[in-house]
Amino acid sequence: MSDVALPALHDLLATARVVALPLVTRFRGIDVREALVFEGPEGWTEFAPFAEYDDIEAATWLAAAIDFGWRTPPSARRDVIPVNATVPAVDADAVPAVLERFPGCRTAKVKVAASDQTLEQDVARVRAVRAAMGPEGRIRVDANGGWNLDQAEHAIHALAPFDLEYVEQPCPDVAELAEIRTRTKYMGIPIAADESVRRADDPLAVAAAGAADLLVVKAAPLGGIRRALDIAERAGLPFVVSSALDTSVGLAMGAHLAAAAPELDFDCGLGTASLLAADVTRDPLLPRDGAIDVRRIDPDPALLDRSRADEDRTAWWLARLERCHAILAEGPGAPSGDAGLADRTG
Ligand SMILES: O=C(O)CCC(=O)c1ccccc1C(=O)O
Ligand SMILES: [Mg+2]
Repeated sequence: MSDVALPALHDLLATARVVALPLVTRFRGIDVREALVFEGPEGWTEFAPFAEYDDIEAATWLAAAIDFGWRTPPSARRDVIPVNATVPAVDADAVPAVLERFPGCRTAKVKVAASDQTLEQDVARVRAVRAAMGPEGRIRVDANGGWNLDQAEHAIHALAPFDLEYVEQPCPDVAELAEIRTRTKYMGIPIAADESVRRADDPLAVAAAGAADLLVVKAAPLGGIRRALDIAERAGLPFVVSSALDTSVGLAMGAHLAAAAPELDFDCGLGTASLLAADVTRDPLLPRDGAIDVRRIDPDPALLDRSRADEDRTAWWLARLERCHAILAEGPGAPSGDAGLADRTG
């Protein structure tokens, strides 16, 4: 943590609430999104690293949550943020119903390379998205590192006719990204790095290796808004701001990151409240006219009660919070996390 003393654990626990929010459609292998929200002097904030992430990786998400709750965000350069529709790995015939949840979005990000699906299913899904959005729509795909080099080359060829804005994390590691970028350069489709930024020991390595044309930048896994902006600036690449399937409290952190970015060249992956069947506020950060607002969210006590996680899961999250707090209390020099992609579901 930089520039603000670590709050005491009891200050975090005083307002901590654990929620379990059902998803509209299965996404990255889960049907329910769990999150811990708590209130700092600046407002409500969120700690929601995915369940399988280890404590070292999760501690960085806690640093981000504390930063957002305890420090005023950097000044906003805009008050609405254009967002993309996020299309999970659904069957092609389910695509129109997904896109309807993202009114006014001119860009769609389509999940591909899911481990239980074929390239034919990916092609059919992207074709359905192109048909729904028309020729002016922008389509990017996200493989979450699900392809090896040859699969990636084959898949990018198969998807190129649908006119891709970029391909996000086609392969798991930096060397493969560099190689696939070289192999597909003649097609003119940019390669974006996501897991190679947010789950790497060195988030700048992918840029230093010239392995990506742009970066996906997320506030929570990178340790907060300022750290994410700093990484993006030092990488010197264009970037897309995205989220991690957060509640509206967590999406507000992403919206404040996007608001502070000097340049916003791409529609942001911050429309994901539309994938939740429940949220913690009656006025969620849902896309309207293709954009979300830049504002903080105060959860509604009745909705926190309604989505309350069960006793076991609540105890699990509170214990995780305590362990991650202890890691931050040790300060910098704590051992760093796994460099690789522990799992490829992102
Ligand atoms: O960028 C978006 O459209 C939504 C966010 C998203 O895709 C995502 C959400 C949770 C975990 C991983 C990812 C990802 O970008 O890989
Ligand atoms: Mg991604």
